[in-house]
Amino acid sequence: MDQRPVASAEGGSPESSYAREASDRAGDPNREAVIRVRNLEVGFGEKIIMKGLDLDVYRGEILGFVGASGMGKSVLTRTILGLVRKTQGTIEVFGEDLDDLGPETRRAVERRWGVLFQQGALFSSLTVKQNIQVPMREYLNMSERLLDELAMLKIEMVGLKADAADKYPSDLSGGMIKRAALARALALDPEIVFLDEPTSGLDPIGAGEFDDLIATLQKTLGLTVFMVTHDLDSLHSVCDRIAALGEGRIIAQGPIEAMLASDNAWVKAYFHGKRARAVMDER
Ligand SMILES: Nc1ncnc2c1ncn2[C@@H]1O[C@H](COP(=O)(O)OP(=O)(O)OP(=O)(O)O)[C@@H](O)[C@H]1O
Repeated sequence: MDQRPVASAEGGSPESSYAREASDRAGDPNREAVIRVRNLEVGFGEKIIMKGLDLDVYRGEILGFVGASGMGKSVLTRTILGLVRKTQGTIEVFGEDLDDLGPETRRAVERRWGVLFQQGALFSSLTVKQNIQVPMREYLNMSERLLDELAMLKIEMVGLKADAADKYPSDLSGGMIKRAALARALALDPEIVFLDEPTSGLDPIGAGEFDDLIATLQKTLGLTVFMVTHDLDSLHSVCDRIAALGEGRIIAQGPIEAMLASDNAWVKAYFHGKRARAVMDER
């Protein structure tokens, strides 16, 4: 059973204060939608994965995106990123309809987001420092010295030791790979970070530490985080809002309280199932 040690709320554990601040942010009426998806349809051949899907992601929030396996969470993420073609609907990022953008403006929008793919997706033939420098080399024109300094800054930011810089992915633990991949996602100081199952494969303590890191970075950098996850601990501890995907559309969304109150059968089973109850009992 994937349960994590939870610090006492007394004296303000990091998790309890994140959750409190998260629920404050979720209630802000002036929030700006940095991602706005409307009437989205995506399919592969005859197979429709989503249809009529609407979703807003607000600036500065951590949105947890859940749904049964194979429902299309990764497909939605990849469609927003422009890696999967939609058949209908609109996707606006930073107020720009992605369909209306020419290559240059599209590149300018892409510079403002970072992505942590499942399993990290680091280049195995490059060191951690070189991996982090890949997007920097693509988008920035700066000296080797500055590139090195920036990469070391990102390494420090994600809690890796300086000596991780010259290591190859095969020399890293699962937790270090996630941190290195996060450092690469942060390479260009993005405003939005997409995280695809960031805590999968980590042990409960490592997963808790990674959640803390995401929450801290969100707060210090003012990031907007779109996080696909199955991790109930992450959903409870760091997410401002949660959106659940089912039957090709969003079947429930809102803060954790809204998910707990949802009448939808899948949402109910997910948030009130045996695993969910164990997480809540811990809290
Ligand atoms: N390139 C593709 N061609 C055809 N079908 C695809 C393609 N990519 C994804 N699919 C299908 O789309 C559906 C949704 O897949 P997706 O990976 O988005 O699910 P998911 O909700 O992220 O699942 P999990 O939680 O297991 O990661 C699946 O049925 C998958 O087989």
